[in-house]
Amino acid sequence: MSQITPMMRQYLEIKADYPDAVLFFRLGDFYEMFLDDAVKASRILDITLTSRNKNSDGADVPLCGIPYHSAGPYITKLIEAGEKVAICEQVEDPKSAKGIVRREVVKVITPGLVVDGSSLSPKDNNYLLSIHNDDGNRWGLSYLDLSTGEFRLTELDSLDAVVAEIACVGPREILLPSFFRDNGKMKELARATAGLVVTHVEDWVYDHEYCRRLLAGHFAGASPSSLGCDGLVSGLYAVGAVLHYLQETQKGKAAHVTSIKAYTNAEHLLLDEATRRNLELTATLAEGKRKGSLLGLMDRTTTAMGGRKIKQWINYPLVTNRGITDRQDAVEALLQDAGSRAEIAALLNGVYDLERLNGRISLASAGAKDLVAMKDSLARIPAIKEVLVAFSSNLLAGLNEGLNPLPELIELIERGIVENPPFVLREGGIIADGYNAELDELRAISREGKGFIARLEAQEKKRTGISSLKIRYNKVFGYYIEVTRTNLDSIPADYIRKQTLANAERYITPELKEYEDKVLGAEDRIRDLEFSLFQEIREAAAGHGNLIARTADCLATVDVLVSLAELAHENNYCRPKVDDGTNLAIVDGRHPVIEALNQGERFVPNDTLLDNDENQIIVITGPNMAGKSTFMRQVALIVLMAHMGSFVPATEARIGMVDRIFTRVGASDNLARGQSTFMVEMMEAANILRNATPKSLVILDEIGRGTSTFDGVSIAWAVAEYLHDNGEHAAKTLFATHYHELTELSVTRRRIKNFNIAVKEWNEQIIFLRKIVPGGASHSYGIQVARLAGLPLEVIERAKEILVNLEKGEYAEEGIPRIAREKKATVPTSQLSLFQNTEDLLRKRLLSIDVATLTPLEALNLLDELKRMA
Ligand SMILES: Nc1ncnc2c1ncn2[C@@H]1O[C@H](COP(=O)(O)OP(=O)(O)OP(=O)(O)O)[C@@H](O)[C@H]1O
Repeated sequence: MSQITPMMRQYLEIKADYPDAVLFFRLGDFYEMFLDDAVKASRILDITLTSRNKNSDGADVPLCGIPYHSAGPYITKLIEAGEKVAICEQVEDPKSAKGIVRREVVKVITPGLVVDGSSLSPKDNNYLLSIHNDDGNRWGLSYLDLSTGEFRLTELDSLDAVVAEIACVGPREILLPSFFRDNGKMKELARATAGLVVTHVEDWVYDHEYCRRLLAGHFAGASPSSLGCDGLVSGLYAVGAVLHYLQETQKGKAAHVTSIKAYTNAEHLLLDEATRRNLELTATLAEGKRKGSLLGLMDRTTTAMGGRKIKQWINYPLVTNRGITDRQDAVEALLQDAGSRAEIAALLNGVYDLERLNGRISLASAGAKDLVAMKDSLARIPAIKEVLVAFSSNLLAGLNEGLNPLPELIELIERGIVENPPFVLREGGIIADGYNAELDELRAISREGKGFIARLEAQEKKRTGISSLKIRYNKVFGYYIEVTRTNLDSIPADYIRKQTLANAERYITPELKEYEDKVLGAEDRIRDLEFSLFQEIREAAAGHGNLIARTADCLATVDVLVSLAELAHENNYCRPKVDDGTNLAIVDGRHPVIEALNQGERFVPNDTLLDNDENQIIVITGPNMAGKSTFMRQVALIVLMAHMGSFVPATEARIGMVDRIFTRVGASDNLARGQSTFMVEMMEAANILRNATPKSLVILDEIGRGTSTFDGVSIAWAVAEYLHDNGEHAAKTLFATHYHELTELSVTRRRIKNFNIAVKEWNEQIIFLRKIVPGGASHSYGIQVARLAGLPLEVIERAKEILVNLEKGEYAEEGIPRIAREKKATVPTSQLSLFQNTEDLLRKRLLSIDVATLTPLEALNLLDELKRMA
């Protein structure tokens, strides 16, 4: 049996409670990691792995460590690698400890509960999300951004909705009940949780009474009904798990999490995961970047809070006329007043991230610089209010009311903290002179003591006649007098020798030590006093947490509204008329992102009319590259922007409220998730047919393309019919296709109309006109587009040949499939043989015809074919 040291025993005991976190074990000035933690951390942090305490059985204890005062960047690195870090401190003074110093984990930092600015992206929230489900259809879902205090909760009625909501929230870490591992739910959620840090919560936590108690405990006695969570079961469990996890990791109260907002799906325009991705709302499809997405275009906000808020507006568009109109009124007012817009933006430029400052203050992790940043930000508010007061818009007036400059807090910080405090909190230099009488006195003693030492040095030089005599200070001896060896003869008798160096001797005197005690004692006391005064000020600031949160939220909203006005101004957008009707009518609509990219081609605007009557389904045909996808996406984006309260890229728009936007666009390869392109396409289509309503907008781009032509046409046809015929699912639909057969749908289905995107043919080339016009397209021009793309000319020529063959009908002849027939093979060796051959072929072809079944159109085509053969 190996000998375990008492320290190692303590380590192992603590570690047992935090099996899934890297334990930072405080030893003096270091955090040490041992065993598996050390192996893992040394790899991630790129620090040296050593070993110690070779046990009696010879086993190594792997070990690595980092200095405690520079732990921040190391923690960030571990969190970014998806690890959790448990910080274990010495919780008693080593000097007074009997035996081994007591140690405790004081906090666990997890990817979903980060509050430190350096590991957070300013314009993105950092969410921890929690899900609960009993075997029924109710799913509880709750999420928290600990850094800002935002806490939300909903209940959903299907797995589809849960997956969509996870995609919308985009959490960093997800809490799931342990029993999900056994009941198959883990598997069902695998797609939605891929890439997230998954933390399993013990099953006993999901107990009604326990969760109610947690809720009441956190929100000071509040009941579920006073928090708007009445009647929720799974929802309450989801919230309970978050609060439980918060308690386990933070070890204290997160007082800035002052409320929880319950919401339902009916409050927002819904976008499923595929739609969100396909429409490139917050990230581009190809690279997942913000730049190039709708968010990248729309975000002109100045503050990080505004940046996060506009992302939320895109993710949760409104569906109430009132809410949308209020935002529009505010944007319009700001649009008309460029001066105020510029003034607000300039003022916001000096506002720091109040939400996150507030979070750090409440969690007692804010430094003195954070408090100064808070004060400087609040100091901007009176001027912002002065600009806002001139506006009569409801929303702006309400926001103005919500902005509180908190003068007493500004005054406290200004009086208490120096203008440019240091980062470190325990070395003094934080509290301003005049704030605290005791501190001022100690500082005077310290200053005086230092002055005394300077005077003493001069006096001793004079007394001994040693001009090189110096009074110095180090941590081991405190103050001492240093005399070089050449002057040893002049040392007075009262000097007490302390240390001998190669060239000098060091002495102390009783007088020197007396003053040293006074100075150093004062400095120690100053450090302690400053820290406790700072804590008092920080606590006072935390006491304003509610008002700061409200003010921050209002500032963020002002920032977003100014940003929307700026966007509308720069791009010449119009204010859409949003109503409870069912029509979508857009005049001269443009694709906001492609238009702004300005790739050399002027963007050609297009009109749109969709309703639940004559124009329910628009089948759009047209050559490749004509602009079908662009057109359909632009309609979806305009509708979404209108629901956000934004102005839209059009000269006029009337938007009847939409409940959901669905898209089935392009090939989204999910091979990594084990599904074929076609399978994904059909799953997305199935989701649309299940969930679309007459108030939905559906975008179908080349549905059925992932399989054989006949299967594809058949599926596309049946989908269109279903959306047309099924009153309950009769959504307004834009349907782009290369299958020209589908244009015939309009013959039998009244609410289906054909449109195409016009092109002009010129010298075997096509010119894209980008205009959508009524009627179906006659050609695909795929080969011309392939030629534009630079396919070798011989491939182009051969493709044309095959196309001609195909257009004549696909039947085999003399053992050669018609499609593969080559001109070369049919080149005659002589006129005669050609003649005979052609006659044979003509005869054969004629004999193969069943005249009785031919339609007039087929007869005409056949005649044309026979003529060509001849
Ligand atoms: N209205 C427009 N004005 C200017 N340029 C446009 C317009 N519409 C589309 N474009 C340009 O044409 C390119 C091709 O458009 P899009 O991808 O929409 O074509 P498509 O018809 O869907 O093609 P395919 O059938 O091959 O998928 C776009 O990337 C864009 O740059």
